[in-house]
Amino acid sequence: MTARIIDGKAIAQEVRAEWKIRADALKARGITPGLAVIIVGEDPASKVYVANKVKACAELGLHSEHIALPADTSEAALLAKIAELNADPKIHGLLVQLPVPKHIDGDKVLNAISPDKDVDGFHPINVGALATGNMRFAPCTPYGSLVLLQKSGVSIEGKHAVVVGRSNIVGKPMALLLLQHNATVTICTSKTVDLAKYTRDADILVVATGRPKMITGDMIKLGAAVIDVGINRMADGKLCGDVDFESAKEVAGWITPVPGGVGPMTITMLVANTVQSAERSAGI
Ligand SMILES: Nc1nc2c(c(=O)[nH]1)N[C@@H](CN(C=O)c1ccc(C(=O)N[C@@H](CCC(=O)O)C(=O)O)cc1)CN2
Repeated sequence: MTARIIDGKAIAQEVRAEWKIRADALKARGITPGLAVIIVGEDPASKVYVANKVKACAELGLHSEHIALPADTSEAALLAKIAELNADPKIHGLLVQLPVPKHIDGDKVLNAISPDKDVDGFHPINVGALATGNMRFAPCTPYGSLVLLQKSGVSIEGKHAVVVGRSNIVGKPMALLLLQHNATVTICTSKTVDLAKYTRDADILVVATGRPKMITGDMIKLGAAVIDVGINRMADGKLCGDVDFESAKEVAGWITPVPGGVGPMTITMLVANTVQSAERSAGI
């Protein structure tokens, strides 16, 4: 079997077009959805992601503010900036690009963002809402992964979904989203004994471990849908995922490439969450 390649770039364009219609409808009522993105420091990858977020907003005609703060910004100054943007009516979505420098407490920062503007879905109130099935903002990477499955025609209900990785940003919310769509969900970690026993039983396998090519074809069930969330830069400068694409594509039914799979959906779902936040604030 050779897997169908899930084209994240193409699906991201399709989804953006759908959300542009909703953004245009808001603008016709005099409301322009607005996103503020704060970045602290000079991390090169983070700078690219933030620039792409601002670009995506421009593509959909959204208002955006890019706040670049120096690496030595104090925690208090960052919290003051967040408080200012929490109170700004032009801003419907607000995020701080992660990671933040070591001298800043990341949890304090995430807790300071208004849950009503938390388009990353990282605030404990929004995490709790997702866990109790009352989703307000789903974290963008797992939300994008879910939409990739849906748009690719992969059925989720009743299927065994295995998520490898338990981060707050990807693994845990991914498991909750799949559970909400009536999958039977198993969460594995790097400590799982006989990991392949679980991955080989997965109809849907989502991998977010940060370990390059750790899932190989022999660990995958024939015909499974494989979502690779990993982005690892190798010594030769090339990117690869947490799944060994070459061996996996011979066994899987569907697979996301890296780059060009989940990554483009992350920013698309951020824009979607921002438009949805603006709709909510307008009572729609
Ligand atoms: N506040 C947040 N910080 C971070 C998040 C997040 O969702 N919110 N996620 C990641 C970074 N990220 C978005 O912020 C992100 C990562 C990767 C991509 C992407 O499009 N990847 C491309 C490859 C890009 C490359 O060449 O490096 C792909 O996979 O095709 C988009 C967004 C951590 N921080």
